[in-house]
Amino acid sequence: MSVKPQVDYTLYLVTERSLLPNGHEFLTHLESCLKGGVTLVQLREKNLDTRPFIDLARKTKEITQRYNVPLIINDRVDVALAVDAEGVHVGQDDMTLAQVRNFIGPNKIIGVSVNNVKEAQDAISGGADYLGIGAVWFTSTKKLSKKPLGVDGVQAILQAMGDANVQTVAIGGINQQNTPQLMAKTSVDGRHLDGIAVVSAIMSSTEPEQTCKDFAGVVRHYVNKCAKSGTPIQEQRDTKEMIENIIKLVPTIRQKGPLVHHITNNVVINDNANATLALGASPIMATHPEDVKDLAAVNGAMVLNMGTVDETITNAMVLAAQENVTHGNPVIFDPVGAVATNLRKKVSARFLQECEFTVIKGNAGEILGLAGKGGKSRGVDSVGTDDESIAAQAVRELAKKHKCVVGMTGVIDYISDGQRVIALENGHELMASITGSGCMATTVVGCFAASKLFRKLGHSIGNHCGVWNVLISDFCHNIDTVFTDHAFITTLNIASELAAKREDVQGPGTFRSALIDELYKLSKAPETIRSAARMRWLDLV
Ligand SMILES: Cc1ncc(COP(=O)(O)OP(=O)(O)O)c(N)n1
Ligand SMILES: Cc1nc(C(=O)O)sc1CCOP(=O)(O)O
Repeated sequence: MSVKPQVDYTLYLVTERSLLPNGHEFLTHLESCLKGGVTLVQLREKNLDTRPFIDLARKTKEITQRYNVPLIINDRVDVALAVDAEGVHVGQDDMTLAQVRNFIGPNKIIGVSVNNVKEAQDAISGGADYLGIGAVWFTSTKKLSKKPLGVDGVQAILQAMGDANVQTVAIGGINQQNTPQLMAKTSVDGRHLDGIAVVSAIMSSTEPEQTCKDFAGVVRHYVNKCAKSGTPIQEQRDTKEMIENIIKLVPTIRQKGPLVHHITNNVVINDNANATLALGASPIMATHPEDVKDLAAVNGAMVLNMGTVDETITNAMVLAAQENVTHGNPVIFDPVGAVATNLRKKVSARFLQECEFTVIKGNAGEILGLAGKGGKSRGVDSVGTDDESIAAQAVRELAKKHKCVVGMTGVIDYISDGQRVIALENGHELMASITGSGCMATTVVGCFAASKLFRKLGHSIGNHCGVWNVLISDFCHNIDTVFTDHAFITTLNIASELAAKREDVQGPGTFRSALIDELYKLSKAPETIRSAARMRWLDLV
């Protein structure tokens, strides 16, 4: 009798032959994936009759066996038994775990799909070998019956499992762009995903070997980090390298022209749209809740600015945050005037409770206030702190609490991912004399974040099941892209320095126009950033 195989769950390929690129043959594609580092394969066939399914499973197993990779069969115990596959994967509506175990015996692997803590606990007590937790995000591969969990939902399931002896993979909407975020945010206190299960991003890849290498590298990076330290330690990367990344990414915004959906305040709509255009992205300033769902399907990033507090708009913003999260889009939140009035305190608390943000960016009063460090706002103007260590603690604690990147703008900008804090030192005092310069910084973060997640729609807006591709940027290997996105505020700060130096700038009015011009010029000639950028890491205890 065979023994249960040791399984490496790092990169779990779930097949879907209809997604293969033109000219790619399934078994050849599969072999490339195995060469690239797929560690587990699930044959998932929804429309194949039993005999051809068994034939295909046999051919698949011949290849997986050569690479010493276990083969799991989706749903069909009979097919698994016929080819002596290493295991079976079942969902909540399939044969029960106990029934499957009865049929295939103790030495085969059984995986179970789970979408909440109760399903996870039942699967664990029923003796599942691994859990497929999902869907993390919206996916066009399968019609989902339940709302996607988001990264926080996955993390909640992992945390509730304690030290249960079961392996876990996440599934649904996972691509190279969002894998770092998924792995980093779910690796907490020693608990982490053991791997990711991926369908379309691998099956539709024209370079499957390289794609799999990239995926596996990122997952291993986080699993190893988490194993060593409980929660992965993020290094202070060389600032020169970060500046070079900014320079490289600036032109990609114009090349890709991603949609950046803003729901922003009445005062800054026009300036925010123009700053978006100056960088080469495409602004849409829609506020109606009915627009929100359709836009989330095509959006590169969502910028939410709570400056104009109004119940309908607040509801639209909460919905927009949630919809964009289910599509895996970055959501940037600017809590304008968050602690200025009781109403704003209530509204900002609602946002933080109901939404999952990628980035929160505010001025000192807002961030200190949200972090409970006594920040105040006079109207929407900031009353901040001159104490760098207080500023740094505030961004770091808020980022840790909300599992996102937090930035505080001011004379010096402070940014944290919950561990590291970096200070950006560029900028000009005239920024404080025009309205909405902080909101413009939020827009800039949105444009950079969006440039790495650009969707080409195969069907019209509104067709959620439309065929779309995520064009993965050169930066997908950059494991802490979300953090460095925020450092892109430097671009706006440098634009402000260049604008203030111009002879035609006489004061705030001319400065405002010049700022947009200089942002536009930087987007065309980003090398200027190299000598101008000033940033430094803070060493905190
Ligand atoms: C690894 C992994 N996780 C989840 C699923 C989904 O399985 P199921 O709920 O049975 O849905 P179908 O795959 O049958 O559509 C999976 N297949 N693999
Ligand atoms: C097969 C499957 N099961 C899911 C679940 O939520 O249980 S999501 C899903 C499809 C995942 O495809 P892709 O990687 O292309 O998003």
